[in-house]
Amino acid sequence: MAEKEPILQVKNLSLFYGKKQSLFDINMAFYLNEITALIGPSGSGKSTLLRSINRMNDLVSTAKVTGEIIYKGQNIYSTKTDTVDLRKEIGMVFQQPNPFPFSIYENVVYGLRLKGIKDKAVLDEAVEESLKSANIWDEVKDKLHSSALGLSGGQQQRVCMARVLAVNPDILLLDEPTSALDPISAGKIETMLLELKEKYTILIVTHSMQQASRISDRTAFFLNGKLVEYDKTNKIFLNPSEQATSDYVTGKFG
Ligand SMILES: Nc1ncnc2c1ncn2[C@@H]1O[C@H](COP(=O)(O)OP(=O)(O)OP(=O)(O)O)[C@@H](O)[C@H]1O
Repeated sequence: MAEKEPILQVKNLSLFYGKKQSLFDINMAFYLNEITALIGPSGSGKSTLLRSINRMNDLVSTAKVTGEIIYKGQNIYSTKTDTVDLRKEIGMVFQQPNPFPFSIYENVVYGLRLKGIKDKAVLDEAVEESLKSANIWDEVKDKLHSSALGLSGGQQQRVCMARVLAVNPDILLLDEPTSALDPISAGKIETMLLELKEKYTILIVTHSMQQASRISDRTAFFLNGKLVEYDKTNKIFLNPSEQATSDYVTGKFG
C-alpha cells in the first residue's frame, strides 16, 4: 500500500545553539490521524525538534536553524510565516501544566478572545466542546468560573489541552505531558490522546517506553541529536533495524 501524504515534513533540519549543534540533518514525515512518539535519552534533541516545529526555538536568541519544515506546502521558516498563527495551527502542551491564573472558562477561551471573538454563545460552545475533547468536561462543568489553579495537576494538564484545542489546531505537540502526573491521571491523558488522533496529528515526547508502545503509531529514536531510526511503533519495539534502538528500547541504557 502506498504511504499516505504527510501533513508535515522535516527536511535536512539542523539546529545549533550558538556553536553547539543539537540536531543533525533530520528528515522525517508526520501523518494525519497518527500519534508519533519521539524517544531517546536525555539531551538527545527530542524537545529541540518538537520546539522547532512551531518555531518556539525562535525565543532562544542563540538558536539557528538550517533546512526546512514543510507544512501546507510552505516552509515554516520562510519570512512569510506569521508565528502567532503558526502556533495556533500547531499547538503545544508542556511537561508542567501551565494554566493561567484565571478561571477554567477564561483559560479555555484565551486564544479565542485574542482573536476578537466576543459572542458568549460561541465562547460557551467552544468551552464545552474543548473540555469534552480534553476528557475533563464532567469533572469541571459545575465550576467553570473557579480558578484553574485549584485543580489537580492532571486536571490542569487537560485544561491546558482544552486551551490548545479551542483554537482549532491541526497538529498537537506534546512535550512529556504526563511525566509530572500520577499513573491514573496519565492514563486519562492517554485515553484522551487516542480519541483525539481521530481528528489531529499528534507528536509526543516521552521517556516511557510503555507509553510510546501503548499509544503511538510510529516511533522515532533519537541519540546525540541524530535520528537513529523512525518506523512503525511495532517495528521499533519488536524488530528494530539498529542495535542502538534495540539497546534503548530494552532498557540497556537511558
Ligand atoms: N536553550 C538552550 N540553549 C542551549 N542549549 C540547549 C538549549 N536547549 C537545549 N539545549 C541543548 O540541546 C541538546 C538537546 O536538548 P533537548 O532538550 O532537545 O533534549 P531532549 O532529548 O528533549 O532531553 P530531555 O529528555 O532531557 O528533555 C542538549 O545538549 C541541551 O543541553
